[in-house]
Amino acid sequence: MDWSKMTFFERFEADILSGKKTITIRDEAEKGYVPGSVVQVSTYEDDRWFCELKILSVTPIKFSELTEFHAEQENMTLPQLKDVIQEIYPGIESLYVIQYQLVSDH
Ligand SMILES: CC(=O)Nc1ccn([C@@H]2O[C@H](CO)[C@@H](O)[C@H]2O)c(=O)n1
Repeated sequence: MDWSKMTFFERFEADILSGKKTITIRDEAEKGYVPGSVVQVSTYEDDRWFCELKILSVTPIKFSELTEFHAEQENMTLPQLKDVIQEIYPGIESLYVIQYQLVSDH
């Protein structure tokens, strides 16, 4: 795993660049991002670079503990966020909230 790179589904690019989406929620496989480090961000679909993000924190969270506050930071409602996560990580209870800040974009 290259911890200086992160991918997002293309449909979230605009929300990340506008600062409306300030966290991502990932599974065990992505818990190794280092707070304080800067990662190169590209689209999952075609590996197109679109910005740099500074990792602020990586915090364990159970799927069942997700709240409106997490949803707000994803620019979604809580039911929408739960649907998205169930789609990407079906049946996974142990997740990680990765908080980030936009450093630079194109
Ligand atoms: C492409 C890839 O490798 N994996 C993921 C995994 C998650 N996410 C987004 O994080 C939030 C909560 O999971 C939601 O906004 C998700 O859509 C993403 O964009 N890409």
